[in-house]
Amino acid sequence: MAPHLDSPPPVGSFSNGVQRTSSRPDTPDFTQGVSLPSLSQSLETLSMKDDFHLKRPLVPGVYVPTLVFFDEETEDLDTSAIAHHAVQLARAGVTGLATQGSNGEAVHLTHVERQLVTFTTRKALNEAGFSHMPIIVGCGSQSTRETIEYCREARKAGGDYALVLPPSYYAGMFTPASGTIIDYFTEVADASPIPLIIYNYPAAVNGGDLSSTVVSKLAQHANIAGVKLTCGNTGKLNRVATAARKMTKNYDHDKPKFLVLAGSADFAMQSLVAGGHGMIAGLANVVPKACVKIIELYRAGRLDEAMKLQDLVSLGDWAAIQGGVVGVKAGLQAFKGYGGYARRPLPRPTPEQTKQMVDGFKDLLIVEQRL
Ligand SMILES: N[C@@H](CC=O)C(=O)O
Repeated sequence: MAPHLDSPPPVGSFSNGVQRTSSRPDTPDFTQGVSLPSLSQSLETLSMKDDFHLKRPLVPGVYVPTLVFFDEETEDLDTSAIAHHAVQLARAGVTGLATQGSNGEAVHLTHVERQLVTFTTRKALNEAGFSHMPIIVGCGSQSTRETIEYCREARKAGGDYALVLPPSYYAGMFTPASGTIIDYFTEVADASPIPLIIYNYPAAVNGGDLSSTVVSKLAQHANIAGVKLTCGNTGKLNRVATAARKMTKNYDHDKPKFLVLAGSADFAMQSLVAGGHGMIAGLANVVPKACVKIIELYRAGRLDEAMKLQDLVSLGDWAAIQGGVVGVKAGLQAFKGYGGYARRPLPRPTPEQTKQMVDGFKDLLIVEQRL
């Protein structure tokens, strides 16, 4: 569905006309018959298929931490919208998807629901011809034991990589000398059936900010494949990228052993200059092509154009950062006709907030539509 750029819908109207459980006209119903009760059988079927075991390398590019969608009244998962969104993003040219990132409301989902979201995404991608596309799955939890459990469940559901936040609840008891965070990531990486991506997002974990020293040390683990730096610290990103480069013989920037990703679109180009490989960025839910284009322009040496686009992306990302998942959903709903609401207790946006999102994204959406 084309964005309604010339006439944004009336403020507050986005709750109307949301398609929930039926498939979109341009997206086959990939999830037919998949529901929570039938999930375990579906997982068996999926794991018996060869393509589930294909290796999907983590290559430079744009990864989208996908939104998760719910029925507006019941708050049950809307698997049709989840499948539709995944396929739309794949068709827009992104490199991979990440379920249960911060935009995927992982903390609002049960273990089984998380598997259903990842399974639905895998199935939709496979059936739309994107079986090569990797899926990263948010797996961080408060205990080492549960994090490993999430990694195993992610693998079963079709996930290729596990995005792992450091634990935060008892963070006050960690000390640099105890090595707790290093131990945590090492133990999870040792046990996980899929490689880890370290997730450094201080705002989400009680202010805990992993240093370049810690990330560079963890990068040497054979089952740790990358880092998402949402901290926005490009000095740190540069140090980590340099360390990762130095630890690899015959380093190939297109096939790095350790992927260093910007965690927000507002410093995408800055991170490329600093030696990064791309981004995992929530804004790409709304403007995937613009995010991809920044990397293409940068790689082609068209730096002025890349910077101009980055200027717009940074402004749009400011709206996304301020609105969080509630705002990004409101933006998607306003411009693409689906998105709906986050699960309670997150609030529904006020008409003013919706207008703020629409205004914040508008210029960027005009560019997105032209790409
Ligand atoms: N701003 C971030 C939030 C979480 O990492 C993003 O774009 O994904």
